Amino acid sequence: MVLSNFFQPTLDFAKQLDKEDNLSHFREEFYLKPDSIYMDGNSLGLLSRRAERTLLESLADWKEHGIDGWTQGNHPWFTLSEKLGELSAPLIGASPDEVIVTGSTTVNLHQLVATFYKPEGARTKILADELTFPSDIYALQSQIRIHGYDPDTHLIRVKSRDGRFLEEDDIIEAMADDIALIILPTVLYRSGQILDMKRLTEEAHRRGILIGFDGCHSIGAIPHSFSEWDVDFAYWCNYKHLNGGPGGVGGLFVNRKHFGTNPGLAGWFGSRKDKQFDMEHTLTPAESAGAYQIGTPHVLSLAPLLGSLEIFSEAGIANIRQKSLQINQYLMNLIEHELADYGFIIGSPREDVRRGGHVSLEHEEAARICKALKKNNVIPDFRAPNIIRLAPVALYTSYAEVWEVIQIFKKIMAEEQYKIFHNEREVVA
Ligand SMILES: Cc1ncc(COP(=O)(O)O)c(C=O)c1O
Ligand SMILES: Nc1c(O)cccc1C(=O)C[C@H](N)C(=O)O
Repeated sequence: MVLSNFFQPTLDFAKQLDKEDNLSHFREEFYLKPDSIYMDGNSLGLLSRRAERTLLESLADWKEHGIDGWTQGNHPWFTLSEKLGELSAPLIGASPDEVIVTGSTTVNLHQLVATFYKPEGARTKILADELTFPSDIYALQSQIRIHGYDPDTHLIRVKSRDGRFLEEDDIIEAMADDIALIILPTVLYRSGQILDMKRLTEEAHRRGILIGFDGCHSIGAIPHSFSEWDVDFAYWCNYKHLNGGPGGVGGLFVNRKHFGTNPGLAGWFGSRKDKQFDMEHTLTPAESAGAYQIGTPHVLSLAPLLGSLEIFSEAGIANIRQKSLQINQYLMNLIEHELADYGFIIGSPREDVRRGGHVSLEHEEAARICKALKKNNVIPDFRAPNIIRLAPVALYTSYAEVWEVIQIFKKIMAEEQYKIFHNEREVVA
């Protein structure tokens, strides 16, 4: 159905969309609270029964096998990062050996920059953007310092024209002769804009520059073709759209053409599996993305992802994307129809190809509107100074819930319920 042609702002219409939703049965797999509506899966995805099961199975392996859990049991720990890499590979469009589940977003970024940032001659700078998540910027600044350069001169941040979006043309224009490496988000964490990764990679390579992407806000929400686009590397977390659990282990992709590049930050889990326990003082790195692991994986934070990725493999990322686009479009239609009088601005791209898995809503009272939503059992998140992010998640959000969220919004605005709160952010969201 093309929603823009058929949209109706009624609960009946929402229920009809739920009936037509061929992913709706996955909703039962998640722990949803009956009295609240969760719209924050873009920040922390919910627990599924399958993720819980694989975590409990891993605990049982520990109980049963002790040290032998590394090689025996339900999910042997020694190869779990590789196995999860294999299961994640279809989500990012890579071969299984190009992906490893290890570290965390920020740690993996450090690893990849330590590996691939090789300032030489006039090429000494890193190109990023001014809308990027702060942790990435801190990591890049520190890596630049380690190389003896000043981040003020060596970290170039492409400017946004409007504070919401980045123009690919502006990024390409900034790909100058002194840039050694480019780090960009796949999807911007505030506006949800998708960058044209294929085009940016082509343009970077045309100029002899390596390029890597932060996939935190896209993995599990949109399909990727990292191998086909020839992206050099990428890194992400598994706790947002992939529902791997708070602080869950992250992931990284290294294009196979770079296999054999020595890890910038080496550790024994980067060894070839058959050599690791030889305990030699000369590292023999794995001939795969596994080479970029550092130390012992956090097994109990890997385990839930096994169950979660099973769900993604059954649902299929193309189907997930299709529903995600439709339900986000539905949300935006409702916002325009029902909230037109209340001064909201949709701060996400309207075109499907440029929008990820969430919608960003701007309002000068956003912080306290968010608090009023929570008081009404709707869970969004707030990003200063004026953004409410709403993520209807393909696997567990219903159209009827989205309809209800907007009715609650409308009531909060009409009754000015938000005015009893301070317009300041909470600690986290
Ligand atoms: C785009 C992006 N990059 C980096 C991070 C940092 O991730 P972590 O704290 O897991 O290293 C986050 C989330 O916190 C993020 O959304
Ligand atoms: N990583 C987080 C954390 O450790 C605590 C609270 C929230 C987060 C997040 O992931 C925030 C998220 N990356 C964002 O887009 O704002």
